Amino acid sequence: MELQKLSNGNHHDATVPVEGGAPSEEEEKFLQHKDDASKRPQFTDFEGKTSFGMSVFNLSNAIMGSGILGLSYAMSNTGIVLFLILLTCIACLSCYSVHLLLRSAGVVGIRAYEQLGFRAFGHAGKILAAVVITLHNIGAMSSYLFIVKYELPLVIQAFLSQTSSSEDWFMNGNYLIIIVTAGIILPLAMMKHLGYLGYTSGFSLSCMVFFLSAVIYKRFNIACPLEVFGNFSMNAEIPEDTCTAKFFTINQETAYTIPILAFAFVCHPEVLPIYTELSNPTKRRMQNIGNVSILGMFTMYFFTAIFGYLTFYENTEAELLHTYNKVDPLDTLILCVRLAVLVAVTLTVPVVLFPIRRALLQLLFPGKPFHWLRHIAIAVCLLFAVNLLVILVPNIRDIFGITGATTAPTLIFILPGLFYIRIIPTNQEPMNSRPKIQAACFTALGFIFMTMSLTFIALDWMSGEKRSLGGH
Ligand SMILES: NC(=O)C[C@H](N)C(=O)O
Repeated sequence: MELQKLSNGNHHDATVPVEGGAPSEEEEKFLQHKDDASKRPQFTDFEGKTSFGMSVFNLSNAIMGSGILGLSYAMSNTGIVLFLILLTCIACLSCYSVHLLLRSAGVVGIRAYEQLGFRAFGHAGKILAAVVITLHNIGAMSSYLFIVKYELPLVIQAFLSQTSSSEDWFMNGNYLIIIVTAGIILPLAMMKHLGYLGYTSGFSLSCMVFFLSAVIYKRFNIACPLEVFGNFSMNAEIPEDTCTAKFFTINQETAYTIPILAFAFVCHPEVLPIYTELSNPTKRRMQNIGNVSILGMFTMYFFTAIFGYLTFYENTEAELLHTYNKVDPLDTLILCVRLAVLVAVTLTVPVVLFPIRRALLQLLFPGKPFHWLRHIAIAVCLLFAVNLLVILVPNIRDIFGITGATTAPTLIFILPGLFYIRIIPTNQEPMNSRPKIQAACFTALGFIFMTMSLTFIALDWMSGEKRSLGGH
């Protein structure tokens, strides 16, 4: 009944049902402004002050994460042209998905992924959205802390000019992630608004630009075939095409390309929180923020992938940093690059934490006003749980493989498409209208990607060759 009214109702209708019966304060304010809303979508759920530029930094930082490290590997399994086609497709689909979310949020009047879930499918929809966001973002946060756990001791070791690890506490990844969490991540996660993280996001992005510059520089500096550091080097039986770039190739690992790319472009849980804090918020402005960020990251992803691939060709590993490590673990530039990547992913953790906290607040304390204790306690619990996960589970990468193959397509394709179909009133856009049919195809594409990825992972596992999913 409630859903019926929602999907058929007009969004200017003051009887639009709200969660829990009575309208919450923020929804009441929105309804009072329904006359303005007839002119253009007007949000009063929160009055944001974050500028366009800061929002671009935050969204770009949310997009850019460990996913970037798996792209050269993806390119080595598809060839340059197929990779570029797939990268372009996923980037465009990602922009379209942002459009679907923004349109739906404009109708609902509250810029929260979970609220869209509620409007579309009632409580089940809200819980589904919150659970998927929580699982995905915990996966992303863990993958970032995994990088810290395994890379930071190696960086410290190299700065101390040691070639083997020692028993010292500062070489122990577990202690190091606790220190980094308590000293850097937690204070940032305690910020009241995501907008305040714009500066650290800008810094994180500049670290990634440095990473890209080094990848480009190294392309002209490392000879192929690789002179592997340490006890053995490539012998004379190097296959002829080891150092030739492929434009188009398909092999068993090509199947991992879509999950790797989909994961690399996920930023959708962060889109609505960033929209909420945007000053002068209009759909167009926020869509532009999405487009600029996705285009910027598309460019960075492409250049990182191609220069990484053109350095190592067939030898590119699932994690680009490891491949550099094989050449010369003590190279100062590569050391600085690894440090820069560490800083970048560390500064991304708080940005990715915000949507989980929002999802949990919506689930556990709906309609409650902001409270510092809740705000901080949730951040502490989340970081504690993620630290525990990263410390206790030795091989978490396969778990990420599954979550990456399921939650990433769900967040980008399936949920935005379904929400759009259910939320946009049928008297504005009938079910057989072009936008709704497009949204339905988009959802179907998400299911196809998910099934494909899971099938290939299952086949891979059954054949006994466990492989990790690139950036996860
Ligand atoms: N924000 C995320 O969920 C993942 C991010 N796109 C990454 O590449 O790491």
